[in-house]
Amino acid sequence: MVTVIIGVLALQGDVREHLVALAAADAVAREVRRPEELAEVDGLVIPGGESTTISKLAVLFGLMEPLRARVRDGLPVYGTCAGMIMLADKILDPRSGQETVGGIDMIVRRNAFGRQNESFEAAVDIKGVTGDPVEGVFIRAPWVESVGAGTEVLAEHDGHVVAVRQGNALATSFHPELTGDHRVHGLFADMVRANRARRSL
Ligand SMILES: NC(=O)CC[C@H](N)C(=O)O
Repeated sequence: MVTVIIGVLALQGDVREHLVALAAADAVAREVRRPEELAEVDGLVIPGGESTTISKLAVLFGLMEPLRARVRDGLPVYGTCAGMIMLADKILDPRSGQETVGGIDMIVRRNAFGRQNESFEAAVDIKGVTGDPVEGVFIRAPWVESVGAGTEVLAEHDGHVVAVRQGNALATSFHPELTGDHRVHGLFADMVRANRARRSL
């Protein structure tokens, strides 16, 4: 198997849980806080946490533009919850000063499930993940309000889109890193490995 380095954007949020899940998916996992560290990874996870804080810290650390450039250039990325919000081309209700990296043609509504139910778990069937449904942990989770033509819907919960993929960018409203089931991280690590293999042809 090709060895790939997958970074976790380590500004705020559940970084450690993603590092563990990525290692379980046979990737070399590293924290990313600086542009030089971003330059070295084959893929990147943007964790769950608080998207406004992650956005502001990314600007402060000089990472926002390098992140946009690498994602535009096809870097495989996976965002969970706040990370999904960071990957949205558009947020329905941004806080002031909240920017996104973008990369997925979708409109995301922040805290969408939160108003109904702060936090819950539900079984989610994800396209591309074989076997039993994944245990979806939703914590003040966003949902995807609408997607563009190039964005594939991978999962829905309660009639709302909760997992999507566009090219090398993957996003889920929920947190597979909190469950001990590493299949979604496995799917992402496979995307990173496939991209590496393509690039070295
Ligand atoms: N668990 C999460 O990542 C919550 C996301 C948070 N509600 C936000 O808007 O950023």
